[in-house]
Amino acid sequence: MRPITTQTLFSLQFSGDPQFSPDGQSIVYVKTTINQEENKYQSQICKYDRKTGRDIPFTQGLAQDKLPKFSQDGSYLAFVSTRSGTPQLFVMLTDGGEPKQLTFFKKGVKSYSWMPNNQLVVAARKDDANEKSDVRVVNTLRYRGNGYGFYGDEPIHLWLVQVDGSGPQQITDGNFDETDPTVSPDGKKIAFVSWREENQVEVTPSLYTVDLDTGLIDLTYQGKGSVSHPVYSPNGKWIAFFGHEHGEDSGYNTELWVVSTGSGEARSLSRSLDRPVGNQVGTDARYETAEVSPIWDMDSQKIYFTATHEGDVYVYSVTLDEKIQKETPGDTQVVTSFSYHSGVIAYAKETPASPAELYLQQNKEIQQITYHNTPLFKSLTVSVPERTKFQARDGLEINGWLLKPPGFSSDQRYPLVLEIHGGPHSSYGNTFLHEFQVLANSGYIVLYTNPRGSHGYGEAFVRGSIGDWGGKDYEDLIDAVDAVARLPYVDRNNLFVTGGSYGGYMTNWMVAHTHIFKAAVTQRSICNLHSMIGTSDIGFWFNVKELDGADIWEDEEFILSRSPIRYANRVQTPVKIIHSEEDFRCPMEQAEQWFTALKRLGVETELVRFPNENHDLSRNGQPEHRVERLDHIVGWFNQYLGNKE
Ligand SMILES: CSCC[C@H](NC=O)C(=O)N[C@@H](C)C(=O)O
Repeated sequence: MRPITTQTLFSLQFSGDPQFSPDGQSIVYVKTTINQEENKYQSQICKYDRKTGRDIPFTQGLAQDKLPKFSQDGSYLAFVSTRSGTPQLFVMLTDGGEPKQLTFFKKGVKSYSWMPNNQLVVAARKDDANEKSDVRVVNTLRYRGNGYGFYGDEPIHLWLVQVDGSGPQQITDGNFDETDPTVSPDGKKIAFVSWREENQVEVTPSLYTVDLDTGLIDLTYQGKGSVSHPVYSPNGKWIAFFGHEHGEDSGYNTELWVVSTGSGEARSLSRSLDRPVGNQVGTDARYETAEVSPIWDMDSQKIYFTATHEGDVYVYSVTLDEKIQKETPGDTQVVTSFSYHSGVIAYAKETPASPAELYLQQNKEIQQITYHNTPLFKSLTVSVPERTKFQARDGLEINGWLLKPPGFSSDQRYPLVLEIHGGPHSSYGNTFLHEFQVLANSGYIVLYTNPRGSHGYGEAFVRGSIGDWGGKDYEDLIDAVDAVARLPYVDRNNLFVTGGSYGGYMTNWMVAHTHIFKAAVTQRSICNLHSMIGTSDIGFWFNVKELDGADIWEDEEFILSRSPIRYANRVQTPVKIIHSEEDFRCPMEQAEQWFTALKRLGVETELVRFPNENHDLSRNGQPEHRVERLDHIVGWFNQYLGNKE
């Protein structure tokens, strides 16, 4: 058996986005591997035949092929591929042949949907006509996005393209983005999400419908918060979508909604679940290729969707009369994507001991159908986490996990690393986490918890950090460390801490408020909530929401009082700062401020800058950079391990 190391990353495989063929006999899915020589990810579409069990690659090459979707008659498979540079729409016959490129948008395709007559509707940004100069003239607050870069002047619109390659024909227009098209069963209408308000601080999308005969666009549902992933019911009477009514805010449960295409009446079907739809469990061992939309049963009475519950993600179903049922059994799983066909669910499932593999579930029987990681994992010392619960000082129950080194013995004492997730409205859960396994395999116990502010424990819990960053969320984490440090096998003189994004903010906050940690690594972090308002791609709305409306001109003192930079002169813990130079979410200037402050104050610190990387370095950065990042984390802790009591 071999330990899991930073280099293990190169051998991991990620499967997801299963799609049934219309006859239900085959399933296509996306498999992503890492090409170490090229230092790149490669995604190909594979096809699993349910009768023969044969699993074969369907597309070839070194590019990223993703978002496969069968045409309604099953004769074509469309997918988005980077094989010609930017992500463009391709189509191929399902019985084989060469893929044909259907779109040539300079900035690529965002989303698409099949029409009944073998046409497709595509959401793509119009080519920028004014690219005469490389100077950027900016007139809106939303002019850049982490991981995308600068949006340019042209918004995203809908276009019709034909399988023979003709088109694209533009079908919506205006100075706002329009995405997520869904086609009515008769092919006459397309519903889509649109941001028809320009240049506002807080924008809330709505659902619109375009009539393809007349070109007229109607408002179908006036959004009051978030609206995404609309899907027509097979009988055309409803559109299901994900949304909430709380403005632009990630600190609420997004729910499954339906709107009647006749009366316009809209309601949430999943409110009683009190859980957010979709997968809110983070990991560094997933290569996301698709977001799952709601899936209707053929009778138009039931909808399938995923939701996050206490660190697990299950498939659920809900009827139009709001009866909710958990569909995937077991309690240790993170379903990242799924497809449904006549009573059978095909799903990609991560567990604490493996990145995602595909499963089929029929009549409560489960069959694993891919084993891409199995040979590797049979030769590795994988540690399986134990679920734990803690009581915060105000009595609230906090969930967490302890990951012990392989070969753990309770007679020994182990150093401990506290890992803090970002968001703050995301969560840790029952998935495979490469960084944590590397630490456990290096001899550390890893403690990770879901403090208040995390998703998956109800809306009251997720709102528990609003207006209180560095308050009760901090206490929840410290109370968990206190409890674990009392265990006989934990070396309380060797406690370490790390986290990314909001987890980096909290790491900075911690070293400024306690001296219990031997060393810290702060990643993609925030130290100044005041300057972040103007420099992050989301700062102008996110920071104000997270601090419960606090804004620069009225509440400057409060904002600074919740910023670690104010307390930098209390830091004694050695801090390594890891940051990506193209991070538009928690901009590089945050790391620079923290580094400069700690250096000036004589604290042991080191700044590690990753060029050509953004906020997602740990998840989809260049593979070699990801390995280097992990080496920096483990190396920093090892450097301080054991010495200086
Ligand atoms: C600290 S400000 C922005 C934090 C960011 N939240 C939303 O984008 C965040 O914490 N993201 C998490 C999910 C991360 O990057 O791990």
